[in-house]
Amino acid sequence: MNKIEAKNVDFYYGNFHALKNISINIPQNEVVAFIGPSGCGKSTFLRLFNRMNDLIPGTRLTGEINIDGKNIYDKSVDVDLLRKNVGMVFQRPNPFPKSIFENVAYGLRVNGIKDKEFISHRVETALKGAALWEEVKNKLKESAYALSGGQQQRLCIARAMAVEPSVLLMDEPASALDPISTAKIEELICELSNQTTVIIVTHSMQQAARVSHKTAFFYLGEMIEFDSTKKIFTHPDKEATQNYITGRFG
Ligand SMILES: Nc1ncnc2c1ncn2[C@@H]1O[C@H](COP(=O)(O)OP(=O)(O)OP(=O)(O)O)[C@@H](O)[C@H]1O
Repeated sequence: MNKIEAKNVDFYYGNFHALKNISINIPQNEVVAFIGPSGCGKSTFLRLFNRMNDLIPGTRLTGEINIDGKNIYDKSVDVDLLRKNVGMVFQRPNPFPKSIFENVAYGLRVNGIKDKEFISHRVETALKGAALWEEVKNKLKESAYALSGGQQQRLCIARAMAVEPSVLLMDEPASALDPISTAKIEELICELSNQTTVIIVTHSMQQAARVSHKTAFFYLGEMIEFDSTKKIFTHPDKEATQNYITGRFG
């Protein structure tokens, strides 16, 4: 079953045509990587799935994006609910100026949940899921800022996962991290796909190859090719993809 279906999507920043006629079907519980040279539209496309680009004035979208068969740009859609269902992790860890516990509990509280036991249990589960529990279980009341960059990013993943989104968008989530933290995040991404559909933008082809089931290659606002990660990295159909993965440009 397709979790996400984009149909003939065009996107504009003012007069600039940033995404050109993109259609893609993303199956449930798969990890999909978006790769391509800088400025080709990967992040722009990613941000359409939780309507983050709505916040940028002068932008325009045509086409359709369906999640669970419903057009998320339909007038009837509650954008707050959409963002609860479609979580996001950014390039730089961005914990709130709160304790470790409160960072993870935040989304639950915003959703009106008050049951302390429920919240504690969910925070623990999310921190375990983000492979951070053992490192923080004795200092949950300490500031999130006291954590290392890699721990902060895993905290942000726990924060996103605490409200049990069915889609998780990750925009270069490991680009600011050291190799050990990166390896932990990659391991996590593979595990997350048991519970959620993950889309990850990455500049690292090795990372795309390690974590994703499918890969989409973007170039100059177009999606050139979308296929199983193995095929994209071994015998892609398009010459542009071949040139990119062999390092001839980008
Ligand atoms: N807020 C904005 N206003 C105007 N143009 C923008 C805006 N954000 C992105 N763009 C333009 O849209 C194009 C696609 O940008 P986008 O950030 O989606 O590319 P990307 O492939 O994710 O790049 P990178 O790999 O460098 O992050 C670029 O030409 C960029 O300059």
